[in-house]
Amino acid sequence: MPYDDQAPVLQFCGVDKSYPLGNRARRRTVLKDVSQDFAPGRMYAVVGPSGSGKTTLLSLAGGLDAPSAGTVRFRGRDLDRIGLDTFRRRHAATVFQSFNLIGYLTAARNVTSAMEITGVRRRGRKDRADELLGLLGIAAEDRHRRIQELSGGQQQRVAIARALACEVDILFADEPTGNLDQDTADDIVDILRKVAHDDGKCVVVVTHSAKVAAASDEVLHLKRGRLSRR
Ligand SMILES: Nc1ncnc2c1ncn2[C@@H]1O[C@H](COP(=O)(O)OP(=O)(O)OP(=O)(O)O)[C@@H](O)[C@H]1O
Repeated sequence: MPYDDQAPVLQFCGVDKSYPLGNRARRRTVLKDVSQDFAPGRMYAVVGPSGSGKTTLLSLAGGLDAPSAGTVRFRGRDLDRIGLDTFRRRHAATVFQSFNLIGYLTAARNVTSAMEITGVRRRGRKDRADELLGLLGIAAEDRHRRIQELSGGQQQRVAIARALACEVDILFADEPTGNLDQDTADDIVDILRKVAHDDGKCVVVVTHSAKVAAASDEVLHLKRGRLSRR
């Protein structure tokens, strides 16, 4: 079945997620009957108390795990049918709180290696990495320094450049401003908004920050496994 360009870029349809409790047959239900459409060109914030299932939701949306019931769809196709690996490689990128960069490689090399892994842009990878890092405010002299020599804010910018280099439709970010000072956090939020509004990507951010939520186009609240727009 081909992708349906009219369908939401991402869609949760009656999704439940439960985890086994210890070695018993009982399970803990974390998400209950979650249904939500996500559109391109918009930034969504997922908020809720600790343990409410935000990261779980992100891992299902990003194809890192599968629902216990219901479906997650990309442009009308069930992720299960697309294959979680294929979905992750071609359509979605996640920026983790820990950045998940390779510390001993340079900023530029982290970006080009993502392009190699996902198979995008056989030509001009170095130029594209340079361009993206420049757009994200990494100075020319810092682009060839190792990640471990860069500040937390710089690393977060490189992590976003790395995700954008994969040329995917959806960008997920788990607490993207969690470890940053307020000015740097504000810059990162501006960048994510631009990625949604100027580049037309669907951006989904898990956050505890009221400021990040206020900067988003839509705020989704998770409470006891239920998602609401309130
Ligand atoms: N792999 C797993 N196996 C078992 N239980 C899990 C697993 N992942 C998450 N959980 C449980 O699911 C619940 C929701 O966890 P999750 O990390 O999604 O919450 P969260 O809202 O992101 O929390 P926080 O804001 O503290 O990061 C928690 O009770 C957690 O213990």
